[in-house]
Amino acid sequence: MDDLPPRIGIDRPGSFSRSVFQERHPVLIANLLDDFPYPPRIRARLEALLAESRDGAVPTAVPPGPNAPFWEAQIAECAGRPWRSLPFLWAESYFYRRILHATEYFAPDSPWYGVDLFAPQKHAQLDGPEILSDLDAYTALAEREPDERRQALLHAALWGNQADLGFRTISAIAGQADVVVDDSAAVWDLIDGPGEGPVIVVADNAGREITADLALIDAILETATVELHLKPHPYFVSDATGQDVLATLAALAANPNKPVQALAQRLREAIRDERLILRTHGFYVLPSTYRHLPPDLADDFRAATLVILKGDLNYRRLVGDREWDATAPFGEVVDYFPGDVAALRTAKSDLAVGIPPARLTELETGSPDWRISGTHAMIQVLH
Ligand SMILES: O=P(O)(O)OC[C@H]1O[C@](O)(CO)[C@@H](O)[C@@H]1O
Repeated sequence: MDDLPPRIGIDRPGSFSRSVFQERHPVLIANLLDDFPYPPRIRARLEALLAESRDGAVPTAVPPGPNAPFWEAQIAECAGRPWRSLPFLWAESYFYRRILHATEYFAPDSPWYGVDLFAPQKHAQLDGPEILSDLDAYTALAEREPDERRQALLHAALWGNQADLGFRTISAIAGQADVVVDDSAAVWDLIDGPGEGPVIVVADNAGREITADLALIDAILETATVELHLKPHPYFVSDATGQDVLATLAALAANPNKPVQALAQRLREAIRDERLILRTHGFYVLPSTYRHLPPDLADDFRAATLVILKGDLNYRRLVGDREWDATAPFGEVVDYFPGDVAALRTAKSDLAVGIPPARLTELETGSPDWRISGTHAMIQVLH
């Protein structure tokens, strides 16, 4: 598909994307100021960043850190532009890069160097009652038939995406209303098919989501090897890093349920034997879409049995964060992707594709906020 619709921006009053900057980010910054005893210089930078991102323009300084050439080129293009004129995806990704700069995450001489600014929020979820009840439910799954069990694990990984902490800065989650498109059968056909490469799971959030993802990965490991792709550093509040996976494995090992302890043990062994490989890539923390994959990642995706992209942000990067007609066929929109790909996401931003027209009418009339409420989910597959 060559003719792409316009990018979603953050300039339209009343739009969801604008509310992320005007309503969510102030809460996000307030949470950080609450969680850490930051000295005045860091507090001042965070407050200045918030004000700048709501009403100001992009400065000429390039925020330090990895992917420097990418950001140098981007800033050269965008410096001086008002934030409100920026594409949503770019502006959010740049905002997180600037938060890391403000909190000295990349400053080797600072005591704040490498401190995960979102760790208190992630740990609160990992130690919270919801994960314990998820893991009780996991334990009960042992009683089910194998096919029913793995389908339940796929859906748990899908709905795990509701638990994104950026989303929770403002919205309480109303519940799990509906899987709007469910190509689960195609997911399992590909995993069980003749493909010889690994199944690549591109992770999204830590906490409940990565816990459910790891349980799904354990089921996939029965027939395939797996690569779990993680963020190289904190991003979009709760995105999972290697440290988060290790913390989750420790929480699983400490769970009172024997099947959960056994799950932790199997996963640790799979990592040791490299049947489960943990990887990261600088691309995952950039505002680029999957249309502009770096060649090494494109080669890996091409060779994979299936690439499973988790979450709303990965969906935006796969489809393109644009004003798509929601009935545009998923397969046509993402036909550029180098391999077989499945998107598992709860809808938490304006875009959607691949919705049958009658279903779309039903959703727009019956649940007008279905695109952003996190209560509607989709499993869509290109193969
Ligand atoms: O954790 P997920 O599912 O990628 O969702 C992150 C979501 O956060 C938002 O950026 C808003 O903060 C959504 O628009 C976005 O897609």
